Amino acid sequence: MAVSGKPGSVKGGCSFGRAVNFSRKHHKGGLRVRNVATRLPETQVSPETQVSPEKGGGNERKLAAWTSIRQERWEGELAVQGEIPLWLNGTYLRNGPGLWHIGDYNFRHLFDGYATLVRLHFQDGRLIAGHRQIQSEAYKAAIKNKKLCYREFSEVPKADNFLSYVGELASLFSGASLTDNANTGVVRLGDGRVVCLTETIKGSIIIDPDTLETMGKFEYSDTLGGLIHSAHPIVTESEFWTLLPDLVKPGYIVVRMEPGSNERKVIGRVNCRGGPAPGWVHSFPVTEHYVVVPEMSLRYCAQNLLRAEPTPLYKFEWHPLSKAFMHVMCKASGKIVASVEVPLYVTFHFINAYEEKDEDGRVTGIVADCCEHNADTTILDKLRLHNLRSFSGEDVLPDARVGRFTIPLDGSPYGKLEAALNPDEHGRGMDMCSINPAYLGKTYRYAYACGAQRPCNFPNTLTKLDLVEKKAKNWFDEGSVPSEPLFVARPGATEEDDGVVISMVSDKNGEGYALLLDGRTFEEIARGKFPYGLPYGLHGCWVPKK
Ligand SMILES: CC(=O)/C=C/C=C(C)/C=C/C1=C(C)CCCC1(C)C
Ligand SMILES: CC(/C=C/C=O)=C\C=C\C=O
Ligand SMILES: [Fe+2]
Repeated sequence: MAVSGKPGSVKGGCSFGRAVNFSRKHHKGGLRVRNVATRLPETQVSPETQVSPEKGGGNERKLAAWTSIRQERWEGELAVQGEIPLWLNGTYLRNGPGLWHIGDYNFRHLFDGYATLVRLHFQDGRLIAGHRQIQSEAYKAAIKNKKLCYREFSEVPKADNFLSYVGELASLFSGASLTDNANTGVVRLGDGRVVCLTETIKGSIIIDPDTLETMGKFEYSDTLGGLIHSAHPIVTESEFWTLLPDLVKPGYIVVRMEPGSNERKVIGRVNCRGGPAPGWVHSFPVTEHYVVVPEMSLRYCAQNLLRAEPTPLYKFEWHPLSKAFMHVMCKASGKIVASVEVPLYVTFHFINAYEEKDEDGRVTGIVADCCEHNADTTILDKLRLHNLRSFSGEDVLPDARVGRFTIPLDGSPYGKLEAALNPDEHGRGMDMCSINPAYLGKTYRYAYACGAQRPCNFPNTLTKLDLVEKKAKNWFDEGSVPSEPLFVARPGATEEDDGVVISMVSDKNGEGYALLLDGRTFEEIARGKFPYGLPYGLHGCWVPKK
C-alpha cells in the first residue's frame, strides 16, 4: 500500500503564540510491509542545486545532500541489494535540516534548515522507508507566510519597522522569537517516547516513530525555565541528563529526568572559570558515576544573539584568552570532583568517556573522547551551504582528530588533550560519531564516525575506529556523502563490535540509499535504494521492535 500525504494543515502566522500542548492521542500507521508500492515523492528541489564537474571528466554531479527535498509524507518499500540480517528488527530514525529555503529565499547555513525525518523500518529482511517534515511552529509559519518567522541558527526574520524590532528584542528575551525547529537529533526516551531536539528548549517535539507524525511539544513540567540546552542529552533506558547553559551568571545547570516524567531535577551547577559567557555545549559525555561538563572557549555571545546579520561565528565568539576547562560532577551528589584547565579545543560531539581506576579500584581519572577540530573555529564557516554546494575538487575540509582528554581526579590543575590515534588513519576528517550504546560511560574500544578521503569539502567516509589498536577501517563511495553511522548490536552479542552499522548516503548521481555495514568487518552487507535523492541528515536513533 502506498501512503501518500497531503501537505499538513497550516495554522498560525508570524506571531509568537503559545506552543500547542502535547496530546497523547495519536493514530498509528501500523506496519505496512505487504504490497508496499513506491510512489514518486512530492519533492521540491532548491534552485541552488549543485552542479560541479567530476574530477577528470565533464559529467555533471547532482549530489542531493545539500538540496531541499520536501516530503510532507512519503513511504515506500526499498529494493534491497545484499541481505539484511533477520535479527535486525526495529526502526532507525534520522533527523536533520533537510529543507533550506522558503520560496525563492535560500538559507545560509546547514544548521538553518527545517527538520526532516527519514525512517528505515527493518522487518524480517525487508526495508520500508519513510520521509516527513516535522510540523514545528517555525516550519508551519514559514510555509503559511512564505517567509522566515522565527530566529534560526543563523537566520533572523526581517524586522518590518523599528517598533516591530523593539518588539522582536522583547520576544527574544522571552524566547518567543526563538525557533522550535527540532532539526538536530532524535532520541528514544526510557519510557518509549520519541523526541526530536535542537538547542532551543522549545524545540523539543514528540513524534510517532511509526508514522513520523508530529505529535506535539515535549513540555517540561518543572519550573526551571531557560531557553537553551545541549542538543545532545545523554539518554539510556534509565537515565536522561542534560546541561542548561546559564548566560546571566556564566555556568551550567546539570539536570536529570526520570523515564515517564517530564520533570527535570537539578543535580548541581558548574560555575564557569572563564568568561564572559559559558562555552557552547552542543554535547557532553558521562561516565558511570560522573557527568563531564566541557567549558570551551567558543562561547555564547549575548550581543551576537541580538544581531540581525550573522557574525563569522554566528551566535558565538572565540575567547582564547578565557582558556578552556573540563569539569567533572558526581552524578549522585552533584559535587564537583575535578575542574581542570585543558588545551584549547573546538568540538561539537563527544564520543564517550570512562573512568580510569588504580589497582585498588579507586577512580584516578576520567578519559573523555571527542571529535576535535584542532581548536579551529573555521569548521562553522565551512558548513555554510554555499561552501558545501561549491566543491571544486580543492581540499578545503579543515583537519580534525579524535581528541582524548585525560582529567586527573587528584586535584591537579591541568588535564591533557591528545589525539587518540593518528588522524591520518581517518583522513584527518572526524565528526558525527556513535558507539555501541552498551559501552556508554565505560571503557570501550570501537567508535564509528565520518572521516575524510581527500580532497573533500565535507566528511565523505564512514570510519570504524579501533581505539586500542589505534587503527581505522574506512568505507568510501567516490562523490558520496554518508551521514552519521549508527551501531546496532546483534541481540545476544558478547563482542563490542558484533552488530551492524546503519548510515544513509547521498550519492554523486543524485540518488540516495540506506547502507548496512557489518560492525566487525566494516564491509557492506546490504543497501536499499530510495526512488529519489536524499538530503543530508545529522543524527539518528534506534527504536527496537516493540
Ligand atoms: C542543527 C544544529 O546542530 C544546531 C542547531 C542550533 C540552533 C538551532 C541554535 C539556535 C540558537 C538560537 C536560535 C538562539 C540562541 C542560541 C542558539 C542556541 C545558538
Ligand atoms: C556535520 C558537522 C561537522 C562536520 C565536520 O567535519 C557537525 C554537525 C553538528 C551538529 O550536529
Ligand atoms: Fe550534533
